[in-house]
Parts: sequence; C-alpha cells; structure tokens
Amino acid sequence: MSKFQLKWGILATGGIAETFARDLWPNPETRGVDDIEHVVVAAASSSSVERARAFLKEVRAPDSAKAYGSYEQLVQDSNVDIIYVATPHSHHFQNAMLCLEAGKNVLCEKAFTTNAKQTELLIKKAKEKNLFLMEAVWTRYFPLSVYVREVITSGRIGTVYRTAADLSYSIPPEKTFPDTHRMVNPSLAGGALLDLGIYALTWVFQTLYTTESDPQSPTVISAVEKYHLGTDEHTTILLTFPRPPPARPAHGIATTSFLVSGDPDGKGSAGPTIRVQGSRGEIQIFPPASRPTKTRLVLADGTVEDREWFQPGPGRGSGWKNGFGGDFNAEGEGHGMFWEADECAYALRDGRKEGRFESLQESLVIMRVMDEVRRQHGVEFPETIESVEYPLKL
Ligand SMILES: NC(=O)C1=CN([C@@H]2O[C@H](COP(=O)(O)OP(=O)(O)OC[C@H]3O[C@@H](n4cnc5c(N)ncnc54)[C@H](OP(=O)(O)O)[C@@H]3O)[C@@H](O)[C@H]2O)C=CC1
Ligand SMILES: O=C1OC[C@@H](O)[C@H](O)[C@H]1O
Repeated sequence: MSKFQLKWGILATGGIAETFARDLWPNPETRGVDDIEHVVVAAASSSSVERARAFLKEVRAPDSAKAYGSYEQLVQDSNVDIIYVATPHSHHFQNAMLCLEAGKNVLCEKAFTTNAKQTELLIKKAKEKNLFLMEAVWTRYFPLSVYVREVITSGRIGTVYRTAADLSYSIPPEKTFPDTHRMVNPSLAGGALLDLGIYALTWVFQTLYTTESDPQSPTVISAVEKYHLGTDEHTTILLTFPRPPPARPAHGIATTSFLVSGDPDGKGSAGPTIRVQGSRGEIQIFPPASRPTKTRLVLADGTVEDREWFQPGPGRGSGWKNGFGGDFNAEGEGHGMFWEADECAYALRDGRKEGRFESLQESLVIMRVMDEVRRQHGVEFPETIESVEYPLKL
C-alpha cells in the first residue's frame, strides 16, 4: 500500500519546534498508523540560516531538507505542503497569515492568536484560499482524549453537568523568568491564561461543548491576579454552557496558575487534574492536563476502571528551554505531538480543511472566552500585537 507523505516546513526553531519536529521522525507504524508518513523538508529561523541548519540536524531531517534564514523564504518553498508555526503567541497572526497568503496549509501553535479577531481573520483567509488551518492543541488528538469523549457520548457517566480542569505549575515568575521571557512578557502575549489556561479550557470545552448537537458559547465569570508586568499569573474561570430545555446548563471551571501546582510531587499523588462529572459517574484525568497519561472512570454502580495511556515511541521530548519543565519522557517514549501531525496528514490526504476534534469555530469561541477574561481584568497587550493589520513588522 502506498503511503500518503506529508512534507512539513517548520517556522521557528525554539523549544516546541524541536519537540514537534522530533516527533515527526519516528515511523508512524510504531503507533499503529500505517497509511501516512511525515518528512521535514524545510525549516526557517528568524535569526539566521545557520540556526535553521543546526535545527534540521538536531531533529534528524533528511540531508535534502532546506534551511532558510527568514520565514518569507520558507513560505515560497514549493516542496512544502504544510507549515508548523511555532513562534510566541504574539507572532502567530502575522506568521500564519504569511503562510496562508503564500498558499500554504497551516498548523499553528496554541494559543491560536493574541485575540479572537485575529483568529477570525485567519479562518476567513484559509477559507478564501481553500487551505487547511488548525490550532495545534495536540492534547485533543491523543487516544486518551478520544477515549474520554467516547465515554461521554456513550452515556456511561450519564448527562455531564460539570467539568473542572486545571493546568498550574508552581513557578513563581519572579524567580523563574526574566521579564523578557514569553511566559510573562506582554509584548509576546505572555501570561498563564494563553499559555497554560488554554489546556484547562480545552478540557472544559471538549467535554461540555463538542458533545452538544447545538453548541452555544458559554457565559464567563473570572478572577485574575496580575504579575507586575500586567500579564496574568493566577486565573480562575467559571463558564456556564446553556443547553436547550429540558436539559440543564453545565458548568465548567478552568483554572491556571504560576503560583500553585496541580501536581506538586510530579507523580499525580494529589489526584486528578480534570474531573468530568455526570449524573451516573465521572471520568478523571491525571496531570498534566497538557499531556495526561492516566484516566480513572468511577461509576455510581461501583465500577472503577483505571487506564494508562503510554505515548508510543521512540522519541525524545524536551520541556522548556529554561529548564523548569525538563525532559519528562522516559527513553523509548514519544512526546505525543505526532497524533496532531497525523490528523493534518489525514486531512490533507482526504481534502478536509479543519481538524476533526476541534473545529475552527470552537477555537474561535475559546479565543473569545480568553478575550473576555482579559477584558474583565484589564489584561492588555501592546497595540501592535493586538492589531489585525497585515503585514505588520513586530
Ligand atoms: N504544544 C505544546 O506542548 C507547547 C506549545 N508551546 C507553544 O509554542 C509556541 C512557542 O513556544 P516555545 O517553543 O516554548 O518558545 P521559544 O521561545 O522556545 O521559541 C520561540 C521561537 O520563535 C521564534 N521567534 C520569532 N520571533 C520571536 C520573538 N520576537 N521572540 C522570541 N522568539 C521569536 C524564535 O525562533 P527563530 O528565531 O529560529 O525563528 C524562537 O526560538 C508558543 O505558542 C507556545 O504556547 C510551547 C511549549 C509547549
Ligand atoms: O503548551 C504548553 O504545554 C506545556 C507547558 O509546559 C508549556 O508551557 C506550554 O506552552
């Protein structure tokens, strides 16, 4: 059987670009996928062509892969099918628009853009150009997430009325990050919400929003503590999802923080970081919410089902370059970014323009929720990165 080969261009050469590109290297058959394959054919760095070249070597791209010293050159490469955008949040709109304008399909890192208006414009451009566009919320594509959604749609836990989800790390920003770092810097659209909170929102949405036949935007109430730079460091969001009567509304509680940890000992001893609660039981997901590997189903009839979700390898994941995440994969374990890459390959092979497990509409609604949280607390970014003007030099 001939395999569909997806040719990737990597835009940026930072921490997650490296992790993602490494995950493209293992043979998909190691995860039971035998009809597609990935190859990195090009990478671009905004700093230098040498950096792009070194990156290609680090991620074991073929010798034929092209290195570019600018993103503008990368998008002109006719051998590239799809571009993975891995710059800071602040730059996603400009970078993804550059790719779409040049006729390239795009997988863009989370958070999709700085604000919802920018996301709207990307969606419009992708539609106009008939291109594939997807926010890289990798967690949605894990077999674990597929299982959780199936537990819900099968009715095993009854009607789901509440999801509480958290992604928090005890990383006091003043001790962990220089003010210029993308995690805290307003000029790079930093803060807990866009970086980590989006995973808590992902779990709330993929359990309360996508399962509804007629999904509606939730109402938003929030509490935010700000870091001295004005970005958020400790955020709690309460969402109410309306449902057509006689069903009752569902509540989502999404929390994120740099001040406390959802997994203090790093072993899940503190318990689940996500609880999806229905009228007949609940499904629990253990930390971290971005890359969980353990679930527990607890039903009112006494059933308890524990499952482990190994990320098949080989592969090596890397955490944040500044060291607080570190390498957290055992040898022989993949990082798990290949599932979203596989989704892109299937979409391009089959002519789909969106990912199956998060529609562009849903990405947009989540961006609107984050806009609303920021609006409620005056969390503002510089005008240039909130701008919907394109092109704009940042
Ligand atoms: N899915 C996941 O698990 C993760 C996702 N992410 C997401 O990936 C994105 C990037 O994060 P991460 O890789 O950790 O960030 P890094 O800071 O490690 O890398 C960002 C890269 O973007 C490029 N870049 C372009 N312009 C700028 C600029 N003005 N300032 C800084 N970098 C710039 C640089 O590469 P170059 O010069 O070579 O172009 C840089 O190396 C974010 O959207 C983040 O939320 C991050 C971590 C995990
Ligand atoms: O996307 C992410 O997931 C895991 C976190 O470690 C990281 O900060 C974030 O960007």
